[in-house]
Parts: sequence; structure tokens; C-alpha cells
Amino acid sequence: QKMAEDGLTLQMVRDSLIRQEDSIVFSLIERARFPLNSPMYHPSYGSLPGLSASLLQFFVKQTEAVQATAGRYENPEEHPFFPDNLPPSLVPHFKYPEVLHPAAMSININKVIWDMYFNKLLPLFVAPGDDGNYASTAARDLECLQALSRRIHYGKLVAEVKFRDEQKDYEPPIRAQDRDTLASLLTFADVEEAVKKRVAKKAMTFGQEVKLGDDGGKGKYKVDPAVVSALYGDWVIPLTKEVEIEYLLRRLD
Ligand SMILES: C=C(O[C@@H]1C=C(C(=O)O)C=C[C@H]1O)C(=O)O
Repeated sequence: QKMAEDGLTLQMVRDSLIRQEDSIVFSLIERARFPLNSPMYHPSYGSLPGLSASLLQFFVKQTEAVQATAGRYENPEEHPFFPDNLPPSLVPHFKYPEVLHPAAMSININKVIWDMYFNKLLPLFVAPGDDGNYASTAARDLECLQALSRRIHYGKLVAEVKFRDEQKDYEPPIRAQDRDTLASLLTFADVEEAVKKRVAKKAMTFGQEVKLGDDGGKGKYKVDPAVVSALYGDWVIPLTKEVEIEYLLRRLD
């Protein structure tokens, strides 16, 4: 009956995930303009009023505080990386559609996304080196993190539509808190394959050198399409499914 209210369909949710691929690929391309710039990831670089935090951590916390004040986290699609002690929104309340079960609010896997991004992904697509552009680089990192986080937590909406479409199939494994059965119910291997191929193609299309006349830089991309495909196959898709499962486990609470 809720379905009629908000008209949400699996196709709409998938279209949004496809659109979000653009943001993810572009944010990776923008980050790849800068080398690793590792000093900003070391705790106690500079003299920051955040005690032992790295410059990057300081940057993210301060930016999230500003964005929280401007209402960013009022949107159920947004999840902060440092949710503790965020200031309240100071803008008038916007009535976002209430689509999800209230338990969705308790799910935030940004710690896992943070570790994956800095420890695994980053070294795969940025050049080594240091050009001193730490603030710009930190801003690009946060763009990547936020785009990835939004996509992965979109799993809540994916799970909600799948649950509504096949409530009878989902209820028994939810009651049994059976993760494996839920995982196989919500998996569509053909969709996953298409996603991995499409993001590689987007990395080729968006990351090519655009030239007039001769196609000089053929085969050279700003971010390796194979890395983008692996990012999705190894982390984005599995983490989206993890969010889907966490949501479904609480769906009947
Ligand atoms: C997101 C979905 O659920 C699962 C996860 C996918 C993904 O993260 O891209 C793709 C297919 C499903 O196995 C979906 O069905 O679209």
C-alpha cells in the first residue's frame, strides 16, 4: 500500500544508481589530478586544533560540520563520516518523502568505506608523489567518499523496493535472521556484470583526452577503467549488498 504512495520502483532505484556512477567516475578523475600527497594523511601534520587528527580528518570533520549546519544530513540519503558531535541543521525543515523503515537510520557503514578508500583504492589510481596541494586534494577525497557513500547506502532503497515486490519471499529469512538466504534473494548476477562493464566504459568515455583533429591519446585514460571496474566488483557492489542485508534484517522490527 506504501508502494502506491511513493510510487518507487526497482527501475527508478537502478536508474539513480546508474546516474550516480557518473559522479563516482568524475570524482575519481578529479582526485587523480593530484599525486598521493601522503603527508596530509599522517596524524599530527601541522598544528591543527583537532589534537592528533590528520589534515584530511580535520578537513572532513570541519566540512561535515558546515554541511550539517546547512542541512545536508537531514536527507536520509546522506551519511556523515564523523557522526559524533555534529551541529544541528539551522535551515528550515524540508519534508523528504518517508520511504524507508525507521531502522534505516541506524545503518551507517562509512567506517568501512573510509578504510577501503584510503587503504585499498587510493594507491591504485593516484600517482605517488607530493605537490603540496593538500587542501585541494582533501576536497577531492571528500567528494569521492561522499559519492561512494551515497551509492552504497542507496542499498537501503534497493532493499526496500525488493522487499515490497516480494514480501512473501523475504519475510521468512528476515524472521530467521538468515543473511545467506537474504543475500541470494537480493542478488542479480546479470545486473552486477552489466554495472561493472558500464562503469569501465564510462571511465574510458569520461577519462579520455579530448583533442581536435587527430585522436592522439587513444588508449590513455585519466583513471584506469580496470580499476573502476574492480572498485565496483570488489567493494561498491558487495558493500551495497551488505547495506541491503543490514536493512532487511531490521525491516520487520
Ligand atoms: C543494487 C542491486 O542489488 C544487488 C547489487 C547490485 C549493485 O550494487 O550494483 C546489483 C545487483 C544486485 O545483485 C540491484 O539489484 O540493482
